[in-house]
Amino acid sequence: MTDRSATAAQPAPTTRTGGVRLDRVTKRFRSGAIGVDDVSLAVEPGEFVTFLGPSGSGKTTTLNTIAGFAKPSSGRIEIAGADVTALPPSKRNLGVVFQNYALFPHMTVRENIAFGLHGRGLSKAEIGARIEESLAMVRLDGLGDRTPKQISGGQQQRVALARALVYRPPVLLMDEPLGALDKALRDRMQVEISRIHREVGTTFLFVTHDQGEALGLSDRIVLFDRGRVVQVGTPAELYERPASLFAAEFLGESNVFRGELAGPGVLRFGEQTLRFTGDGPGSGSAAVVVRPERLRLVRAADASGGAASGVASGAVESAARGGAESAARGGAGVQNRVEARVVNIAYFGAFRRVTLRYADGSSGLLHDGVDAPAPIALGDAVVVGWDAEHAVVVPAPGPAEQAA
Ligand SMILES: Nc1ncnc2c1ncn2[C@@H]1O[C@H](COP(=O)(O)OP(=O)(O)OP(=O)(O)O)[C@@H](O)[C@H]1O
Repeated sequence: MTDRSATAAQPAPTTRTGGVRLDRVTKRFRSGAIGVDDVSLAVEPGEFVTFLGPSGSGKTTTLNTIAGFAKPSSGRIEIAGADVTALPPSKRNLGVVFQNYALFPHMTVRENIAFGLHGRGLSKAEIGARIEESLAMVRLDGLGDRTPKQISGGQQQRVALARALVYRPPVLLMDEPLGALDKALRDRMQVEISRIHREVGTTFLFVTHDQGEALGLSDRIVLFDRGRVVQVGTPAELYERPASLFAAEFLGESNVFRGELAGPGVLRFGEQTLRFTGDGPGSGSAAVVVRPERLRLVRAADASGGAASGVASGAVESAARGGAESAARGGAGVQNRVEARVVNIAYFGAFRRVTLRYADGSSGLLHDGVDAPAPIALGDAVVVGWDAEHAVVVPAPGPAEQAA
């Protein structure tokens, strides 16, 4: 993931290019399938916006309607203030980078980048200057005379980026551009793409199904599900305040406590009362969502003690009485406490990833510090806790509503 904070002090680019506006765009294919379902969206000039969602959720089709590769069945698309809905791709003046970036193998890097510049009324000197500028932008100066075969996969992706940026398009569209690269290279390219975005000031629209990429790169994320936009927000907004169970479960990992709302900020989970802050559904079935790093181990209890039955009963106090109280890890003040059974522990270097089973049979996760005073073991009955401000409530149909 990129570290945007490390570069926050850098000056913003002087010019920010065109915004993009989608107004009730729907794309229905001839087969009857709906690729995009009534999507409205406003992307600010110079923004880095990521389309995120599972396979088939409509990310690429939405990008294709912006590029002009797919004609919307209804709705309107504006780029830099102009209605482009009826324009062919070539008239939209957009930069496009795909996962399969298809460089011409027999041409040099420089020729690949120059290819689309010819016939645009630019002088030879101007073309030369633009190519060198683009090569420098993607940090490939010195490699302009090589052919694609003579450079690495990551460098080829940079050439594709340079080729798209050399036009100085107001908007750059990227569809899974890092999908073909290995993890280490993807991480490095994310940092590069962030830097380039800051330097050029171009609006970037980026498609990915990789939540890490979306969180690390974007000013805002547009989350898609079944052709619809289900949430738009900054990475922190989507991660900290998911608006639905789908958003919570697609972006990051969660502990999900399903129950019934019992007044403002209160959810009944089995026999327990869980508190949360912020808005949510007023009544009915709902779920409290807590991220693994917000969950604290309040009490590690000996597995051989009575805590094991306490998990099944759902009464926190029984765990405290029955099990040997072996550790309190700063959870003394937490407002919410729930019993759990440790069903798996995986060492992740910076933390241990502890899989928990709750009284209702659902699973959850806790990140336990590697230097925690009393390590917990597989099979332990424990009590975990969290503060109300770290819990989000989302609508979650109960069994009766699901069956209906
Ligand atoms: N040319 C097409 N003809 C018919 N249906 C299509 C066509 N292209 C896409 N679809 C359908 O539209 C829906 C959205 O597809 P789309 O490719 O936009 O999803 P996506 O989120 O980009 O998925 P992925 O991450 O797998 O690329 C899917 O149900 C898909 O099957």
